Amino acid sequence: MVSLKAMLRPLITIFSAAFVLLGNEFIPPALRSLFSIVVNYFFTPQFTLIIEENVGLSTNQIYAAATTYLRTKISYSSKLKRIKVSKTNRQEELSIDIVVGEVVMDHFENIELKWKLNEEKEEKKKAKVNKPRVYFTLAFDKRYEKDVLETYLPYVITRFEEIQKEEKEKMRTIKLYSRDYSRGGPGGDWASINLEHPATFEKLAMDPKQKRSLIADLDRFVKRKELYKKVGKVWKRGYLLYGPPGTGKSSLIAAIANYLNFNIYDLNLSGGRYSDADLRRTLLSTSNRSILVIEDIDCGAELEDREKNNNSDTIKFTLSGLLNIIDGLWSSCGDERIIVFTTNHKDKLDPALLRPGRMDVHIPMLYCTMDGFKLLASNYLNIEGDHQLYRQIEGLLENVKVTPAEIAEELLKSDDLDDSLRGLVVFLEEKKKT
Ligand SMILES: Nc1ncnc2c1ncn2[C@@H]1O[C@H](COP(=O)(O)OP(=O)(O)OP(=O)(O)O)[C@@H](O)[C@H]1O
Repeated sequence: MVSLKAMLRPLITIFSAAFVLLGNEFIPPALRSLFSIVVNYFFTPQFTLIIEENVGLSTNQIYAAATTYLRTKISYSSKLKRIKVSKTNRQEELSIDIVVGEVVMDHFENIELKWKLNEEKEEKKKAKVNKPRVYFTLAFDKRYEKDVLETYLPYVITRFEEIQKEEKEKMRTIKLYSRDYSRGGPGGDWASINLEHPATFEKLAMDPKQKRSLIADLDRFVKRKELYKKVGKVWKRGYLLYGPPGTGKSSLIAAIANYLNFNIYDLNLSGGRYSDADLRRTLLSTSNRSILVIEDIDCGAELEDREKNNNSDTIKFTLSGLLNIIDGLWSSCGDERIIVFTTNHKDKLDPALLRPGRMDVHIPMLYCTMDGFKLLASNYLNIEGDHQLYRQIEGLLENVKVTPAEIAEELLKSDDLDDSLRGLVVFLEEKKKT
């Protein structure tokens, strides 16, 4: 919508030209001063903010917010000559975006704001990827400078957060990111796929008390933005999952991601092709509302050994060094972050990792109990209540260390419920002998 002020501007320009032509001596002083007030009102100097895409290595939050916010300002009736349009097979609606060179007008209270996306092709001699610099300009009357900085931009960021939440709710697509070594060297960016893991807390066989307490802990964590801010703590939470292979550590991470609708960043340290600087860059490019997973950290000892090996110029950190990097980065730019470590051998861990405040919650993932088995039987065989073989299975589970993964495997071996359970009994009896 064009404001009254914008409509009257050409008229004032014509009057100004007429005044200049007539000369000051023909115009009464009172009319002159009235006219100068009017001119000032209509032609206050414009002020322009430059909003770059990145701040050093980090993404500029205002830029990201503007990109999303302006989508809501592009209406089909606007005067834009070009817009970007896209749709993935998971989206129900088209998504539209502003393109370089186009101007989007916005109105906030009585301020008229002019957004423009600009591109500056810059020779980046050192960089491997020659990506043009892209930035927004935001122009408005100079006298609104304070309002724009203190009220309008925070409003754009708040709207951005709301829109992001709404969009995530709509799409419910959770991404699983792994580091992509093919892009930009070993510290490279993340490559993602959609996480289609069906794990949920309901389907997970684990100690019911532990499960309830974890869910309550997650609920508390996501609600506590203000509290973390008030006490001056970084809004992050660390979980250590430990237990033998096949007890559901990966499934639990997927269940947490599905429950919170957080993306997962899987940082595989065992590849070992990164330096301190690479890691910093990689970690900086993870987003808020995400889970950083570092699996099998008992290989930390190996990392420490490699640190001592001066022949290697790529490995320059220890696990506790890595945690310091994470703490440092997240304290400056991270919000609503979860970090999950998994290990098969808690006893082998560097004590620095276990000290209070580092991993907030330690979660044991244990061999299968009768309760866990009943849940698996209900998931896999739809058995609700009791079965004649349950007493025998219970007796065996008390004496045999078997993982939920092994039980799940047995339960899948036949379509017939009784056959499956009989097969499981044989399997447990065999295991008991060994
Ligand atoms: N506690 C559990 N509840 C339900 N299913 C489970 C559980 N543990 C394992 N499973 C089943 O076994 C499969 C393998 O488990 P998962 O990969 O989560 O174990 P893990 O502890 O992460 O193993 P690893 O340490 O080898 O990575 C899962 O896909 C799931 O089908």
